[in-house]
Amino acid sequence: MKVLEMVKNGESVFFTGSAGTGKSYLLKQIISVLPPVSTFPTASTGSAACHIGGTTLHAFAGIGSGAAPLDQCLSLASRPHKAAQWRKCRCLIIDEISMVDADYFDKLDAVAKSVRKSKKPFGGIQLVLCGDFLQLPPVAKEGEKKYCFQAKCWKWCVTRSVELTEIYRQNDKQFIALLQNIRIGRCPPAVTKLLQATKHQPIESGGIKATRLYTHTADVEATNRKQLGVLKGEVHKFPAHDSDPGLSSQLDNLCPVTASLQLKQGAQVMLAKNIDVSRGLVNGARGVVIKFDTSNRGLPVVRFTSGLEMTVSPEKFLVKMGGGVMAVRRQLPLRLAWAISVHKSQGMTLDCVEISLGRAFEDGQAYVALSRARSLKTMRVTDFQPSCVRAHPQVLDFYRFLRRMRHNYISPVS
Ligand SMILES: Nc1ncnc2c1ncn2[C@@H]1O[C@H](COP(=O)(O)OP(=O)(O)OP(=O)(O)O)[C@@H](O)[C@H]1O
Repeated sequence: MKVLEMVKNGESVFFTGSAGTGKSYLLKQIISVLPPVSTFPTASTGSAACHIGGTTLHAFAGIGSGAAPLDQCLSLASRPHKAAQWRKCRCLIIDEISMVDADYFDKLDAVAKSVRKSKKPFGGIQLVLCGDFLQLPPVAKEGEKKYCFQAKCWKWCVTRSVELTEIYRQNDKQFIALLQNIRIGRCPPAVTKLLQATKHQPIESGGIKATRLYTHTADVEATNRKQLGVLKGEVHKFPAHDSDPGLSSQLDNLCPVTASLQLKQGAQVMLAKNIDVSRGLVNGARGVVIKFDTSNRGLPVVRFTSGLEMTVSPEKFLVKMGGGVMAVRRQLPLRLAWAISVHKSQGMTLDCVEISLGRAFEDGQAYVALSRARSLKTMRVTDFQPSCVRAHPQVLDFYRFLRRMRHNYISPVS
């Protein structure tokens, strides 16, 4: 049985798979067939949530960070508008589940049971959980991080676990095999050699410079600001139009585009939304601003890696909840692309990427960074050392356990 049918049959499903196996693609299909009024698409991060037209799991749950004692979480979730939402929800979708903390997930289970007055797992809400635990982990509070599958309620809440096995992002077999090694924390000498050989590889063309992937956010902001400053020429400012200015700070958190975008001719940019998949205009597609169209509101004209030149117009970024639109930001679907953080890149496909892993500090971070590239020929790793490749032993155990439970483990699926 395919995942979509399992979901239609009301099962609570966790589906996983390597980077690029189409988890997000499948999730969007699932969302499109479920009744919008009672389906709540959420994700652990704002940009992943916006990508599926939902909100963050934290915004849905209404229990703050979840760090407060359970009693306080229960009273927060019992506020009328939050309780109404919990009661209305029949299917809760959580994307990027790898970044959801186990204790937080257990609290959500307790809150759902209490608000919905039901002893069933998650108060009877169907769960659709999606993600790869070998990618980015939850942010650790004090001490050891606890993955969502380590939550006490996980085994009661998740009735089916499915792995997607076909990789769509890359088609080079050697690169796929390399990534599969990195994913499980292995870095044999042949892998090190292949990655180190990319160090001086020319990947730039048509004025499009490589996007540098950093492990630390501060480096990203500094690099983009500095590089824009270095460009000669006039600054063109593009303010966003928000449906409700009172929600602008929430939109800043949830949308992949900023309230104010500054561009110059020569600015390195990337798309922040799928515009036209058939023409390669997808989230993460790289380009350079070649001019501003004076006959068309001064909008930027971007040349993409494919050679396509296009005037980029504002798009709507919707943040939805329970079928209703909560807020809308109208903004150019562009962001500066000299640099981006590994964290923000999770879920993206990047055309031309330079990766710095010298300061990688997280399990799965090197895998997320490297697996954004389409091929070894379109990436450059500047400072690769095998020590940056890490997979958490408990995650590896969890995946071994899933594989042993063959009856619950279906593969391949689409
Ligand atoms: N069934 C499919 N047929 C054709 N192309 C697909 C299919 N599924 C995914 N793709 C394409 O493969 C690429 C990767 O897909 P997607 O982002 O959904 O993978 P993912 O598993 O969510 O990756 P990640 O774990 O890195 O977020 C995208 O360009 C997507 O359009």
